[in-house]
Amino acid sequence: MASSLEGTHQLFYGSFIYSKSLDQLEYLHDAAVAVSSAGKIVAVERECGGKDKALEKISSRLGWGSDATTGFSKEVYETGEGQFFFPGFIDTHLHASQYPNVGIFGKSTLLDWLNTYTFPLEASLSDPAKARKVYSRVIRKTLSHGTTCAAYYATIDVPSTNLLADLCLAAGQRALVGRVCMDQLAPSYYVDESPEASLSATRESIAHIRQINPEGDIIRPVITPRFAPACSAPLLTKLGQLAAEMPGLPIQTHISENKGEIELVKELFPPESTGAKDDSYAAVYDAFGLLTDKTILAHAIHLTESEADLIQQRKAKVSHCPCSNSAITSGAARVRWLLERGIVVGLGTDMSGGYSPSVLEAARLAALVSRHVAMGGDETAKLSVEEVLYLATRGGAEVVGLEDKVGSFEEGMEWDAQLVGLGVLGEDGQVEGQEEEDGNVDVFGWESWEEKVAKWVYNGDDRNTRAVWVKGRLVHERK
Ligand SMILES: Nc1nc2[nH]cnc2c(=O)[nH]1
Ligand SMILES: [Zn+2]
Repeated sequence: MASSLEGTHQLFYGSFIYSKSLDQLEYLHDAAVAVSSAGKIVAVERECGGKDKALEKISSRLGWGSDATTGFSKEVYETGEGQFFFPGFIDTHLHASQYPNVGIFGKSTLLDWLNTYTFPLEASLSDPAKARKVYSRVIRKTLSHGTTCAAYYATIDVPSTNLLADLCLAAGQRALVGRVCMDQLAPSYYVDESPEASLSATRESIAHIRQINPEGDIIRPVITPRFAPACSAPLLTKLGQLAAEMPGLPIQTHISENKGEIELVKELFPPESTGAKDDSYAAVYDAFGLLTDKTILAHAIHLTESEADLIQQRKAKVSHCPCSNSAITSGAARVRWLLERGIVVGLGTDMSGGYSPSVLEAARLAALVSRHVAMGGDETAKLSVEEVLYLATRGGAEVVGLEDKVGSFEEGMEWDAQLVGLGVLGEDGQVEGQEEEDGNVDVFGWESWEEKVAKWVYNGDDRNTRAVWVKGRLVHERK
C-alpha cells in the first residue's frame, strides 16, 4: 500500500539512548524509529532482529513501502559501532550577539564584564554585515555541537534581531529569539530611548518573527527584559502587560546571578515602590507580571527559600549556566536544591559569560559544579551523568515549553536528534576506519553502554556529533 508520505519519510535503525526520567536513561538497541515527512516520530520498534526485519515491521505497521520504488526514498540511517542516536540538546540561555567574545572575560565579574566587554560588542551589531557574520556563525557552531533548540538573546537593535530569526529559520534550528529590552543603567550608546520605544521595538520583532514562521514550529519570539536593573519600572510594567496580552509568549531574563546585582535590585525596586511582597529579586518580577509558567530565569544562584517557593508556585523555569557562573565567578547554583523544590531546570551555555558553545560542556560543568556544592557540605548535591543529560534534553525542553515535542524518542514527538559517534579502537589501538578526526573519546571495546555514555559526557566534543536533525530535517553533518 502506498502512503501519502511516500518518498519523504525516514527510518533510523540501531542504538537509541534518551532520558526516561531524571536519573534513568533508556537504551534501545536493534531498534527502529520511523519519522514522517512532517518530522514526527510515528513508530518506535524494539528488538527488531536486524535492519531488514526492522524495515519489514515498520512497512507493514505503517503501510510504508520497503523499497525505493514504493517508499523509503531516503537512506536508512543506521548506527555503526560505538554510535547511537541521542536527542538534540536544548540550550535554554545564550546571547547570540556575544559569540565573538567567547573566552574574553579576564578576571571580570558580572557588572564590570557587561560594561567592559559586552555592551560595546552588542552595540556594534547594529551593523547588518557584522550581525550577519556573527549570527550565521553562532547558529552553525551550536548546530555542530548538537544544539537543536536555542533560547537566544539578540541585541536592542530590531533589524539585526529579525535577521537572527531569519537565519535560524533558514538553517532549521529551533529558536526562541528575543530583542533585548533595557532602558536604564546602560551606556548612552546602547540603551532603549524610552519605555514606549522599547515596547514598540519589541512588538516590531514579535510581528516579524510571527510573519516569517506563523506556525511557530521553528522560531518563536520571546519577551526579553535584560534583567531588572536595566529596566525601569514603567518598562517592566509594559512588558508585564505585553505578556498578559500575548499569554502564549515565553519570557526570558536573568535572576540572582551576582551579589552586587542583587543589592542593586533591592536599591532600585524597594517593595513600597512596586507593591512586591518583599524586597527579593523574584518578587520584583512577580510584581510586574513577569514571573509566569512561561518565564525562563537564567542563573538563579543566590535565591532564598521564599524566592524558590515563589518561583515554584508560579511554575517559572530555571536555566542553569555552570560555565558562565564559574567563568565570571558568579557562584555555584544549587541544582539539587532547586529540583527538590519542584523547580524545572535546564542547561544554558550563556555565551559569552560562558566560554563554550557546547551544551555537552555545560552538562559536564553542571556535574563538576555540583561536586563543588557537595564539597561545600551538601552530600546529596552531586549530579550523575544521567541527571545532567536529562537537564540537557528533557529538562531543557520543559524550560522552553516544548516538552510534548522534543527531548526524547517517543511516538508522537518530533525527530530532533544527533548521531553520536565515539572512537572505537581496533586491535592495533588505532581508531577503526578513521585516520584523523577521531575525537577525544577512546572506546576499547570492553565498556558497557553506561560507561560509553559517561566517557562521552566527560570527554566528548563536536567531533563526536556526526549528524544533527531538527524536525526530521538534516541540519548538520560532519564529513
Ligand atoms: N550572564 C549574563 N548576565 C547578564 N545580566 C544582564 N545581562 C547579562 C548578560 O548579558 N549575561
Ligand atoms: Zn545571560
